[in-house]
Amino acid sequence: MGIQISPSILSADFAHLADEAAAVPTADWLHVDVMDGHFVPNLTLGLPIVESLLKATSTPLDCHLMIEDPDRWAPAYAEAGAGSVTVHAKAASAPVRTLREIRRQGARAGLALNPAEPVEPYADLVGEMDMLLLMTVEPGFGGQRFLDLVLPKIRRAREILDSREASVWLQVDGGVSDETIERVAEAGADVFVAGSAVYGAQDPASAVESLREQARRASNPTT
Ligand SMILES: O=C(CO)[C@@H](O)[C@H](O)COP(=O)(O)O
Repeated sequence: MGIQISPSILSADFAHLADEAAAVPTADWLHVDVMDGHFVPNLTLGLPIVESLLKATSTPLDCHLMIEDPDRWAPAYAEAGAGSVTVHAKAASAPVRTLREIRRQGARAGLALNPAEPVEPYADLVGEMDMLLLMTVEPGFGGQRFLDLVLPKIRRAREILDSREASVWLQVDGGVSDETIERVAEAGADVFVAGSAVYGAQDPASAVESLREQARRASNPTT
């Protein structure tokens, strides 16, 4: 699939979400941060807004659930039509069942790990997921500084996925920008969430293309 860019609407203008989606026509995904004020100390949006967004854009939605009890709620996002639904390993009490249910409802299933959570305990779950999301900030807010300490884990995750020949995308989320994307791509990530670097730019569409180009060059330095 190659490099993919998923602009996070957390940094967009929530009063004009349809326009904000239209502002990034070449994005591969729109990253939708669902936060419940419990799993993370911030409250954003839920299923009704996702349903409205699905009607307003043809860009597939990459829903990142930062909520308690994702086992209960995740399948509904998949059923509504999200292209990808990601749950946090720490929040899910039955991650295998939930990932299977997301797939059964027709979406790609993602598992997310916070910066301090190791990847090794989840190595045997790679067959159950379509995407592994490694947070490169503590979840909850946009505009935070990228945590370099996650880079070795990104490399480790890439090794695990490659050694198992798993066609699982490796997504990174938090602090991805022109300054950081090259080293994240070199470490082996292939799906990049970027909020402030896209929606804080004068021209969000160009920002998407600039990030994509830098990641492409860094992941394939001979081209
Ligand atoms: O999930 C989150 C934050 O919890 C992210 O999706 C942020 O929205 C990314 O924003 P930037 O760090 O790129 O500004």
